Amino acid sequence: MEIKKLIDEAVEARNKAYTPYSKFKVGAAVLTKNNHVFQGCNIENASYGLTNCAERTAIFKAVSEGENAFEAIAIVGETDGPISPCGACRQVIAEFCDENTKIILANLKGEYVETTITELLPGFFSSKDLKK
Ligand SMILES: O=c1ccn([C@H]2C[C@H](O)[C@@H](CO)O2)c(=O)[nH]1
Ligand SMILES: [Zn+2]
Repeated sequence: MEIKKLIDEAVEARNKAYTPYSKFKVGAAVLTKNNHVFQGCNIENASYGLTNCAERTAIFKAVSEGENAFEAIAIVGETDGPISPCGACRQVIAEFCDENTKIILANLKGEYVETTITELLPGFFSSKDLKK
């Protein structure tokens, strides 16, 4: 699947964002190695800290359907430059994406950059740190 098509999936998902507090809508889409797409949006809460970001929604949807090997993930928001995922999402992305996973950060103007998890979160905590 083309990068632009995955961004379109993220843009579509963004329309479902539940953002009565920030009004800042974000969409995400993951492409699994089995060629399935899972969309996600941000879901806010009156208890603000319980908000789930769009990329975590998409990842959790995929994993809960038995798909945890990702080819690519696209994230889009109405930002000046490409959107920048929060620290919590970077750590969750690190759990399920390897160095080959394309992480695409986009905005509504059609601008995007392709990056990797080590660029986004150098030295991330991983399961190999749990082994002694
Ligand atoms: O990459 C990002 C950045 C922010 N948000 C959400 C969280 C919150 O609902 C709103 C404002 O921070 O945007 C995401 O979903 N993904
Ligand atoms: Zn986040």
